Amino acid sequence: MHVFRTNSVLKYLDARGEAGGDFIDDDLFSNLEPLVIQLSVKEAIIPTGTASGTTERDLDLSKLIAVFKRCGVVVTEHKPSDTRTRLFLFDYDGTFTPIFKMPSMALPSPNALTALEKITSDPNNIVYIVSGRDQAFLEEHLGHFRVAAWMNFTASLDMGWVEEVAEIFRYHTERMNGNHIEMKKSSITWHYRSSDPEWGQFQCRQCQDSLDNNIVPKRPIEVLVGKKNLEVQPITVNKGEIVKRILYQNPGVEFIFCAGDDKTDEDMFRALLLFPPSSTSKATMEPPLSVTLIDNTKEYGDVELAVSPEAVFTTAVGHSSKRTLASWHVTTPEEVVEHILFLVGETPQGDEGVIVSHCRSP
Ligand SMILES: O=P(O)(O)OC[C@H]1O[C@H](O[C@H]2O[C@H](CO)[C@@H](O)[C@H](O)[C@H]2O)[C@H](O)[C@@H](O)[C@@H]1O
Repeated sequence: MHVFRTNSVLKYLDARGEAGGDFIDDDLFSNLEPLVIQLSVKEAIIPTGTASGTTERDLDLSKLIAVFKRCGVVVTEHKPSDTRTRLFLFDYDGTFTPIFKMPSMALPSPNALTALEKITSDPNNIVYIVSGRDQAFLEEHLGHFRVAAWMNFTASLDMGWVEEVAEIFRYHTERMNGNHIEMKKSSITWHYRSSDPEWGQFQCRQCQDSLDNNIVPKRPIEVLVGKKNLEVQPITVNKGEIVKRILYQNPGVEFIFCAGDDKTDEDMFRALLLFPPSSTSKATMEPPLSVTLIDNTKEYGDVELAVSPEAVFTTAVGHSSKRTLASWHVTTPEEVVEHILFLVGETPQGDEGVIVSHCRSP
């Protein structure tokens, strides 16, 4: 018998690894004992700990183990020593931290830092923060973690359009209060969160029209409408292209978790629609633009991906009514962090809440 515990529900598989069933039990596992006797269980295999050590969850599991031992069942603890490579792709603002009035206030919480520290310390995890933020900000607050190396997509690109865009942004900045321009290494963002909402929205539309009519047709850039901001960036810095590049360079990953809250994150979710509906087969990937455009001195071929459809977890952060290409959803950034902590066997500090994910698609 293989036993799994999810909150108060116990699931078990039979000796051949086929589903036996599940049932609700209390903290003392009172319903387990009669079941063990009825099924004449000889051995129980229980997943405990994480690959790197024991967890608080194990203390609770000790009660479960005691029940089995009382019934004369041999207990085998199974630590996840698997060497599967996992890919984690996190957006930052609105996903890893809540949205704040000023960008400088959106700092990672202690739980978020613990989650990132744990997840990056496992050499089988490849972790990327795929963010519209500037490298300097991310480096200051997250740079000490073993996140995958910075990728500068702008080194070989023409960034001559930045001043033309800044001029249009400045025109609108001067027409209202409570707004500012954020200059970044690979993009430029105009924020109007603290402006009058209606006037801000109006200026935003005007500004977008101006960019679309005067600059977009002649430059390799795109205009992104964000949360109370307008952002302009080179086409190849698109988050979907970045995810394709990461995947193309890491075709052996067998698990993918990707979370985001904004429109730009939908490009990541789209890039991870790797399989035709109801396909169970492996996917093949052509070399993406973000690989061929950045280094066109080499020949690139297709790669076969190791990941299977059920191991791709795209997760939208926000209200459940939100339109998204993600397969899963959580409501707040805190839940994203709790999920990561749960995956590494940690309990969030200052919150005893139950973790719930909602699957959007069948
Ligand atoms: O790709 P992301 O990590 O989601 O970054 C997108 C933009 O996030 C930041 O702006 C947003 O968050 C701010 C802090 O909560 C908020 O004040 C602002 O209104 C939001 O638009 C960041 O400042 C931008 O540079 C990013 O492009």
